[in-house]
Amino acid sequence: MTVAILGVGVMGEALLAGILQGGRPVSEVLAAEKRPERAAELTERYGIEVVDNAEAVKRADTVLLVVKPYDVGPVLDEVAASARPGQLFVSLAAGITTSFVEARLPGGVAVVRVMPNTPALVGEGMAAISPGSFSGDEHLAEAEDLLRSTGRSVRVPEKQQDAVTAVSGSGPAYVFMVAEAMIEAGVHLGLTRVTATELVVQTLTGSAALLRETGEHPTVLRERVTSPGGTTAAALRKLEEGGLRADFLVALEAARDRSRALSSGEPV
Ligand SMILES: NC(=O)C1=CN([C@@H]2O[C@H](COP(=O)(O)OP(=O)(O)OC[C@H]3O[C@@H](n4cnc5c(N)ncnc54)[C@H](OP(=O)(O)O)[C@@H]3O)[C@@H](O)[C@H]2O)C=CC1
Ligand SMILES: O=C(O)[C@@H]1CCC=N1
Repeated sequence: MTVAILGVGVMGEALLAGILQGGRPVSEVLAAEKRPERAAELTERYGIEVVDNAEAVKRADTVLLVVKPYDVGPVLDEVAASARPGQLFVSLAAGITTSFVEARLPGGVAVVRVMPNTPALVGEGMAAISPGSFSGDEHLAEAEDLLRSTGRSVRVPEKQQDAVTAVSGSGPAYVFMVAEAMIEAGVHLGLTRVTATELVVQTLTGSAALLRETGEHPTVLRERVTSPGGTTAAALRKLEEGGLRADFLVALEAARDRSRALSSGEPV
């Protein structure tokens, strides 16, 4: 069974690495990339064959679409004549609906939509999967199988994908911004940047592990850190005054709205 990845940038490479790590032989994976120097880099790094989009689709049983949302339409127009009934197309592009993809491919091609995130690069990704009009359980299972070594996945109705994109698709960027802000604050308090970075990275990693391993609600874990009249309460009060929670609501609404706009082909 051959898998083709169209667009091997940040996300495509995370998937490629995960698929190979999951034990699929490199002879069963094809890549399609625009720039010859990127193609050469991928062949050197993974031993993978890089071909053009149409050939990749011709030879593949499953096609992963990992180009930018505004490139999905042109790429589908380029490959539609090479697609055939019985194939599975898995789109990972933010905002692009299964009906958008289905409308550009021959009837009988199954389409699944996935919203992944970049921790997939280290096997800690979170992906949400939705079926299109012509895909069944076997197609969702195939997508899950491909994603298995990149982290976790859940099934959601497609109408929830814009919200998923706002929460877990873009989510790593919010966490990295918190990391940046905490490191800079530590430097402001007189720590070296190296020490501040180590403190923050391990604090985030440890807190995430605590959340996962205890299964406790974040409120309970936060309360355990917050001693009456102590340092944490003083800091949290400032974050509440700054409107952190409301900011997250507004920010995630903006991400959801942007995801919706991408599906209507709104330009960058
Ligand atoms: N990055 C993220 O955190 C996430 C991204 N996504 C989705 O994944 C998709 C890819 O995003 P990301 O990896 O960040 O973007 P990148 O720009 O890193 O990757 C896109 C890749 O597609 C290549 N490409 C562009 N046009 C074509 C073409 N016609 N044929 C073949 N390859 C082409 C690009 O090459 P070149 O550089 O030469 O243009 C690039 O290597 C997007 O749709 C995004 O919404 C989803 C969830 C998370
Ligand atoms: O910013 C974006 O549009 C993509 C989708 C989710 C994360 N990155």
